[in-house]
Amino acid sequence: MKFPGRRKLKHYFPVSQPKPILPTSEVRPDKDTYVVGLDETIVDVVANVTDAFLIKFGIKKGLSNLVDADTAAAIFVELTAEQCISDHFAGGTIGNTIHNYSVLADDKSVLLGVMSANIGLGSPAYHYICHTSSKVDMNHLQGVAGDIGRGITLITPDGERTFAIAPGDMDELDADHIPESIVAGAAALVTCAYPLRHQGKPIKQAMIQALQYAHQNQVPTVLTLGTSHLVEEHRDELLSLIKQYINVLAMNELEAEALTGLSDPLEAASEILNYVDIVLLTAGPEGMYLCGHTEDEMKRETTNPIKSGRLADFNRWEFSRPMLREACQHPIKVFSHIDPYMGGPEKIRNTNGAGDGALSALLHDISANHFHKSAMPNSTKHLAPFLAYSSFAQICKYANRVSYEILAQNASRLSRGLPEREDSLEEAYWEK
Ligand SMILES: Nc1ncnc2c1ncn2[C@@H]1O[C@H](COP(=O)(O)OP(=O)(O)OP(=O)(O)O)[C@@H](O)[C@H]1O
Ligand SMILES: Nc1nc2c(ncn2[C@@H]2O[C@H](CO)[C@@H](O)[C@H]2O)c(=O)[nH]1
Repeated sequence: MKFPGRRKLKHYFPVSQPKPILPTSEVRPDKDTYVVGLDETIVDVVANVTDAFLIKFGIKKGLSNLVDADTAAAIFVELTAEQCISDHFAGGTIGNTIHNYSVLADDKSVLLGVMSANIGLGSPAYHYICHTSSKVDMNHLQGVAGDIGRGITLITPDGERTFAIAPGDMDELDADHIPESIVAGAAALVTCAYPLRHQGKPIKQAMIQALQYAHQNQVPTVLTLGTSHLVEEHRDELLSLIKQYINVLAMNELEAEALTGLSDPLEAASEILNYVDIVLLTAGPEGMYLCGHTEDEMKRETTNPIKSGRLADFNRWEFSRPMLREACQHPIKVFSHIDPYMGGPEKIRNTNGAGDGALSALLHDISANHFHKSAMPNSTKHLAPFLAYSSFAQICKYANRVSYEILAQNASRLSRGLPEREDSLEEAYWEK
C-alpha cells in the first residue's frame, strides 16, 4: 500500500514494513487490504465522428446511450467503412475506478462482473484484459458464452464524448457469483447505478446482493451515478437504494441536479448529505466538491482562504476528517471545494474517465485508513472511527490531481501512478 497523495510534513505511515509472506495475485480477505468493484464489463471502442453521425443514429450527445444489437451493428459497419475507430480501451466506470485504485495504491482490488469464457485474439474481452492492471484480481468473474459489453465512445470535433453501449452479455452477472467472504473483507465496495437500467437482467439483483453483504459486514459502500438521464429515469428507485445502502455517493453536477432538482452544486451536495455520509461532486472546469460529516468536537478549521457560495463560509471545517454520520454524537456537515489543478492541462486530450479518476483517489484514502487502522490500531489517528485517512481538503487535492492526469492523457485509465516529484513545484518544496 502506497501513501495516498503527497505531504509536506513527515508522517508515520508504515510504508516500509516488509510483508511477512510472499505476495499472491489472488486476494486473501484476512490478510490483504483491497477494494471490491462490481461493474458491467465494458470495452471502450473509441471513434471520431461528426455531430451528424450522432443525429443519424438518434444518440444523445454527452450521455451514455443504450443501443440494441441491430443499431450497434449498423454503427460498427459505418465506423469500419469510414475507418474512424482509433482505439480499444478497457472501460466501465467501476472497472476504470478500481484499475486506477490499484495503480495509485500499488495494491489489490477485486473485479466482480462477467468475462467471455473463451477469449479470442482481438475480441472485446481480449482488449479488456490487456488494458487492466495485474493487481485487479479477476478470479471471481463469472464466465459467459458471449461478448462483454462494448462502449462505442464517439468523439465529436468539440472533444465531447458520447457513449453508445452495446450490452452483449455484460448484464448476465448473477447473485451466485458474489462471494460474501470477499466483500466482507474489503476496505470498501464500489459500484454504479447503470445496472438499474437493465431491469429484467440478473446484474441488478447481483448488485443488491453485494450491497447487502457489505452492509451486513460494515464495509463502506460507494455508488457512482453514471449518467444524468439514467438518474432522471430511475430517480425514485435510486433514492431508495441510496438511503438503504450507500455511504459514499459520487456524481457530476448534472447527475446531482437530476437527483435533487438543485442546479447549485453546494445546495445539491447539502441535500444529498441528508441520505449519505460523503458526497463527491465533480463539476468539470468548475473543479470538484467533497462534502461529508464529522463529529462537532473533532472538527478542524481550514487555513486556506474561506469561500462562500450559496452556503456562506462553506469550507471552514475542511481540515476535518470524514466520519459516518451515525458514528457522530453531534454530526456537522463539512464542505470542501477545489479548482482544477493548475487550471486544467494546457491541452485536454480526453475528459473520459476524469470523474472515475477522482473517485479512485477517494477510495485510496479510505483503504489507506483501513490499512493504517489494522496496522496501528492504537494510533491517535483512530481516536474516533474516521472513514478516511486524510482531511476533506487533502482528499480534494489528491482527487483533483488524479483527474488532471487523466485529462492530460489519451486513455480513460491511468497507465502509471502519479509522478514522484511534480515538475510544477519548485525544488524547495521537496526539501521541506
Ligand atoms: N475542462 C476542464 N478544465 C479543467 N479541469 C477539468 C475540466 N474537465 C474536468 N476537469 C477536472 O476533472 C474533474 C472531473 O471531471 P468531470 O466533472 O468532467 O467528471 P465526469 O463528468 O464524472 O467524468 P467521467 O464520467 O468521464 O468520468 C473535475 O472535477 C476537474 O478537476
Ligand atoms: N458500467 C457501465 N459503464 C459505462 C456505461 N456507459 C459508459 N460507461 C463507462 O463510463 C466510463 C467513463 O466514466 C467509460 O470508460 C465507459 O466505459 C454503462 O452503461 N455501464
